[in-house]
This record gives sequence, C-alpha cells and structure tokens, in this order.
Amino acid sequence: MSAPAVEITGLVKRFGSTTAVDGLDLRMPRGSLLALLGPNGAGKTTTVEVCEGFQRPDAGSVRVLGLDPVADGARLRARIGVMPQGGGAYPGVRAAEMLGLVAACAASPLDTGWLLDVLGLAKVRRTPFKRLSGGQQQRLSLACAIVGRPELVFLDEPTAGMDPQARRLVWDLLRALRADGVSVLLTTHLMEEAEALADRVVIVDNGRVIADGAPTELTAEHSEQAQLRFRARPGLDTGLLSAALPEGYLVREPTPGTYRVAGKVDPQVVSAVTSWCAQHGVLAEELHVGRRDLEEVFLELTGRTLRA
Ligand SMILES: Nc1ncnc2c1ncn2[C@@H]1O[C@H](COP(=O)(O)OP(=O)(O)OP(=O)(O)O)[C@@H](O)[C@H]1O
Repeated sequence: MSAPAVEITGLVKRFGSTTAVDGLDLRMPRGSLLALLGPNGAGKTTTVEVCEGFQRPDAGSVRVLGLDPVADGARLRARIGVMPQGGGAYPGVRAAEMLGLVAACAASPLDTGWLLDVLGLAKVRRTPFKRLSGGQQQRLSLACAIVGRPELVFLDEPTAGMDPQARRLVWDLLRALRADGVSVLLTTHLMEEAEALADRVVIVDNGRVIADGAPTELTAEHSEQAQLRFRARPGLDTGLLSAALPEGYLVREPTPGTYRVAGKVDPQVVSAVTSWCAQHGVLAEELHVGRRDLEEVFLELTGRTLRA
C-alpha cells in the first residue's frame, strides 16, 4: 500500500523564542484535499515549509509521500508542486515564458497553453510578470506549481487577494486536480474556501491542531443545535439585547456588525430578537437560523474569530 500523502507526528518548529509549531499531528491520505485553516500566525506556513523541506523540524517526524523532506529532498521535489505565499519570479519574464521554463524541467508536463487558458491567463501570456495584477501573479504561480503533474501540491493561501471570479477559476481547477487523484494540501484563513473545497479541514491555532474532520463533521460535532445569527449596524448594546431575551440566552458580536445568539433557538427567542430590534430602530439583516459554520466552530473553540 502506498504511504500517506503527508504524515506528521509531534512536529515542533521554533524561531528563537517563538514556537511557530507546537506538537502538531496530521495525517493526509493520498488523493485527498486537506485545508489547514487558522488565523494569521497559527503556524500554517511553517508546517507547509517543513513538509516541502525548506525548514528543518526541531522535533517530531514528517513524511511526505513516504519520504523525509530534508534527507530525501531532491527525490521528493520531483514529485511535488509548491505554490509559496507571495510567489515570485524574475520581474521581466513574460507569463507564458515563465510557465514554459518550469514545464521544461518536468518529465511529462501539462499543456501550458491549456493551463493558461483554464486559469484565465491566456490574454496576458505575453505580459511581463511585474505588470501582472496580484491575482494574475497568484494564478501563474499556481500554474507553475501544477504544470509538472505533481502527485501532491502544497498551496499556501492560493486565492489570497483574488477577486471572486478568479477565486472560482482556481477552485474549479483544484476540484479537477483532486478528481484526477492529485493530493492537495492548502492553507487558508477563508473558511468559505475550506468548506467549499476540502475533504478534511484541520483547524490550527498557536501551532497546534484544535479540530480535525470533514467540514460537515466539524460543524455538526460542534452544534447539535441550530443557531440564530443576523447582521445589523455595528456596536449594538449586546448586554441590553441579551437582557431582553428569555433567561440563559447570550448575544455576541464576534466581528463588527455580525451578531450571534448563544442558546437553543425557538420561536420565542426569534420573536424577542426581532421585537428588540424593531423597538430600537435596528434593521436585522440576513436573519438566519441554521447550522453553524467553521467560523463559529473556531470562535467556540478559541473565543476568537478566524479573521482576528
Ligand atoms: N522565519 C521566521 N523567523 C521568525 N519567526 C517566524 C518565521 N517564520 C514564521 N515565524 C513566526 O512563527 C509564527 C507562525 O507563523 P506562520 O507564518 O507559520 O503562520 P501562518 O499560520 O502561516 O500565518 P499567516 O496566515 O499570516 O500566513 C508567527 O508568530 C511568525 O511570526
């Protein structure tokens, strides 16, 4: 049987007095799409860089496609694709030229014209890298990561800074890669991205795994009950609103203008929230009763928001 795509046990990585990764365990089967989700500074990039062989672990064991990323670095790099955060290229190189250079290093590359087309880059194929927009540079960097038909790709915040249309193109491509049996490990702090793409989500905070499972498992596990949430102008007096609800309910504003009511949802509490809003001239928009999302799971586990 082939080794897992990634197997990490007790990974520790320190930078001076900062412990970036603090005993992280992760197992990713072949052919799956795993999202490492967490706020800034959680240790996602460091974990990925250790897997790629760019950082040496201080403790723990890391195997990628059954290989040690440091000792077997050269063999491993021929089989993986890497899209680092921020990317990078010779500033004068043209888009198609750059992809062609990377493709030339691969034994059996994908068709570069097709790849540029799929990623919406056909029109800028002759544009120098430095004149591409941030989102176009990101997509070119993704193209470079996958043009060599890797068995496993590491994508560090692949859609950061992209507009929604470009993000869709990337999501479609990642789904197609997965359907072709490629293993994909991506980092993100966009819970929508993790929910939309991943077979498994590993939520990381302070260098540790705090939750791990399929998106639906995570949201179900952490919410037997439906939850009431709504949007309204930021800064409502949540203490006053909580006091107007039946005993035991608590209203929070985890991000400005987003309100969540903790407690079992029933018709009385929905009515009490809307009455209070009406009495205070507050328009409650997107009033929603339903399953929690990953953002709420994270909030519940850490008391903070993913975007913090
Ligand atoms: N080369 C380095 N030298 C010193 N500290 C570092 C280095 N790389 C990372 N760190 C620190 O390690 C911690 C984890 O950083 P890391 O980049 O892995 O987090 P992240 O989850 O990828 O965050 P982001 O979402 O912002 O990319 C942070 O406190 C960061 O400042």
